[in-house]
Amino acid sequence: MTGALPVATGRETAREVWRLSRGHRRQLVAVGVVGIASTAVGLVVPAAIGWLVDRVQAGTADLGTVLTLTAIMMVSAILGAAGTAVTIVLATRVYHSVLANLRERLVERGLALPQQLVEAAGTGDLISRSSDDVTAVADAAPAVIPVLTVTAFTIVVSLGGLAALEWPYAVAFAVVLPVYVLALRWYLRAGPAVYRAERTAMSARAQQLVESQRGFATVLGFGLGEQRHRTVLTASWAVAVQSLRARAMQSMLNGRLNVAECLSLAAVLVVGFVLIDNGASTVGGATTAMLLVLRLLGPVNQLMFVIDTLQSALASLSRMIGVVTIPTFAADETRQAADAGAAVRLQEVAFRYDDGPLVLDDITLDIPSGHRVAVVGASGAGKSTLAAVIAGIHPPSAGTVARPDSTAVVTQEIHVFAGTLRDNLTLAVPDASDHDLHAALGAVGATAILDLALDTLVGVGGHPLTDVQAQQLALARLLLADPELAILDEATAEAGSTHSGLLDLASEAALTRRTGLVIAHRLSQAAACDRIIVLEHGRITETGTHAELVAAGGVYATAWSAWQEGVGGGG
Ligand SMILES: Nc1ncnc2c1ncn2[C@@H]1O[C@H](COP(=O)(O)OP(=O)(O)OP(=O)(O)O)[C@@H](O)[C@H]1O
Repeated sequence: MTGALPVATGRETAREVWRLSRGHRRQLVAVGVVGIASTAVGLVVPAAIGWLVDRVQAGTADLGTVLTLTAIMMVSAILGAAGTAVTIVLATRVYHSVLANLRERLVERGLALPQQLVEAAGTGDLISRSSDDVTAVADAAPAVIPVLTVTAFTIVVSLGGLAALEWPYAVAFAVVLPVYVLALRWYLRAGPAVYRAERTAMSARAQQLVESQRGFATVLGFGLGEQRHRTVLTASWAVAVQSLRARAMQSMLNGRLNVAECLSLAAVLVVGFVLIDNGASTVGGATTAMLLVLRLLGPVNQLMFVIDTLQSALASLSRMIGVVTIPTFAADETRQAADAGAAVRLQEVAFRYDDGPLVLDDITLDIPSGHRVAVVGASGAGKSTLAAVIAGIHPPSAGTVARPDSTAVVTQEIHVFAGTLRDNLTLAVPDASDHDLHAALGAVGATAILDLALDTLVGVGGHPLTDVQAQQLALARLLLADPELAILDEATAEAGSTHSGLLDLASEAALTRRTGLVIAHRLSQAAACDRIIVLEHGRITETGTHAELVAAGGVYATAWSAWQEGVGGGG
């Protein structure tokens, strides 16, 4: 793992969230209108109590007044609560829609990221961003949304109410506000780093777990269980330490909040005393002011507490947006030659993994539309890398690559997804009929799979498929996707074996009527192609038809006679 995926800055995060909420502006206006109205209705209660205090003091309050006020307060409380509930529901809907949009874009972008970038960061990083981080942002909703919406509106409306009552009350509270602001600033300055460290530790733990699981066979084979256990333990301990640091910060915030709360109540009490003493306010007025401040303290304190969750959610959000805003491969796009239709054109292509040596060097290759080219070469010659560069999985380090828009690849690592056979096939074409699925399986000669019902569960825990069947399934999927260019970099099958024959038939079906690039692990595949190129140490050293290369007596001719001996021996 050499470099983590990028994390968006605050400005980038805000810009992206604003962009993602573009379709929800009307709902946002509704949140504002209903929020302000319901908070304003809530002002009736402190005003009514203050008015009642003055009537009681003046001795003019009777039972009728008290009952009327009580009824008014009850109605306003009910209206206020209903309005707040509607505000929260509306805001929550917007939040989740925006999050769903973001998640879709994250998956879309994550799947299209250059493989090198993901490998350099470690797959755990991407997995953690699309799982832990999405969960953190989604889980924050019930805590954050009610408080954020209520607090924002309560602060604005209550400060307005205090000012309308007697401006010194508003000033008294405003004077103490900096104490809250200072507490918040301290927290915001120290918090993100602590939460980021917590999330990074979680990513590292996820990475260690993924690696241990992926390399399960190696871990068992080399007796590395104890060592992996220790590595995961260390990573988990780092998460525990970072989580403790985050919780300690929260406790320190509590202390600062208590001081601010005490100061704001004292300030309004003192101002109330002075105003009453000078005849500028009544006891009822001071009561209303105290109630308004008390009403403010709750949401402000809650805001401070959810800032904890908010910080954590923001840290996760910036990590998600960091992936979403990774530029699409501009370099790759600029290197793309003009649209090649269904043809493939490589011009002086070079490729290296990270800072490693050149794996492909000066590759110029033309595959006309509908033609089939085989790539052969020794292990490590760069065949799979060339396939990946042509497929657009790796952008070239130099040169240009032009390929058809619709390109499908079957690689050596075939994954059978946990689900039904139908799920595995319709991945490529969601609306394919059962008839289409059967036809595709029939075309690749997957008779054993055809014997199974399409609802048969396969993949982890399902009906086991042999390697050959998994390969046939992948080729049937390619047939259904019907791409203009098919790139086959399949696993090797023993020369001359039944498997080899079956796979040759399946590949043949998959390549019919389209442009094809075959990484020919079986030379029987190469012989059936229009042209063959031989790759040695990342460079093309021979090119021609099968007959031409056999006649030339070079590397291909030697390999071909060895293969034929293998077929003879094996068959
Ligand atoms: N992800 C990677 N990171 C770094 N180096 C790599 C990576 N994948 C392949 N290589 C190196 O690139 C070179 C070419 O590998 P590649 O897999 O393309 O060869 P190949 O001809 O397909 O071999 P094989 O027939 O064994 O699959 C090798 O030296 C290999 O070690």
